[in-house]
Amino acid sequence: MLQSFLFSKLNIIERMKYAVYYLKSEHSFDSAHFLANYEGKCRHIHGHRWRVIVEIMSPTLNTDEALDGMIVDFSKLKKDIKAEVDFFDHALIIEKGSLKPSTLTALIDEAFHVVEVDFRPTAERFSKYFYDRMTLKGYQVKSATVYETPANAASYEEDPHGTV
Ligand SMILES: Nc1nc2c(c(=O)[nH]1)N=C([C@H](O)[C@H](O)COP(=O)(O)OP(=O)(O)OP(=O)(O)O)CN2
Ligand SMILES: [Zn+2]
Repeated sequence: MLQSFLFSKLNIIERMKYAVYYLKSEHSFDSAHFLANYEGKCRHIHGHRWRVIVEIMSPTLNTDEALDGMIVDFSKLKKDIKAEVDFFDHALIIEKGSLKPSTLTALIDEAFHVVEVDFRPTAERFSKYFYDRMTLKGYQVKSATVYETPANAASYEEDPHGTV
């Protein structure tokens, strides 16, 4: 009797060790890009409505009055994602070094909103980019997912199997 009671208590404690809460929010941005050296239509400048979904996690919840029972207020998480995403809104995203300097200068001279990135602007690279940005903001990020089209998405996670 006592043995089975202790066993069930230990079982609960063991399960709680791995218990974690998740929170997810998203924001979208519209921008143009192209994939340099791509063999196909994506080598041309084209646009997407990029959808960015960030999932954060925490083993505990706040206990302060206003935030009681929350990892973080959804409105804060949403605002923080929006701030990152808005940087690219209505921009022409260009991988550094992928255009002739004279072309880049001409675009900038036209006062277009040009954003240069030091990675190939694929959904995969953007998922890591947003994962890193949200981590820098202090979130414990589980994953970042970027939809390039309604049917195509990439996600980035670190240690998805919990080996670290
Ligand atoms: N693994 C990846 N593959 C591709 C990426 C990417 O980010 N990761 N990106 C592209 C292009 O940017 C392109 O916009 C995607 O085009 P496509 O798959 O053709 O999507 P559409 O829905 O526009 O396709 P339709 O055939 O026009 O319906 C390519 N690959
Ligand atoms: Zn594209």
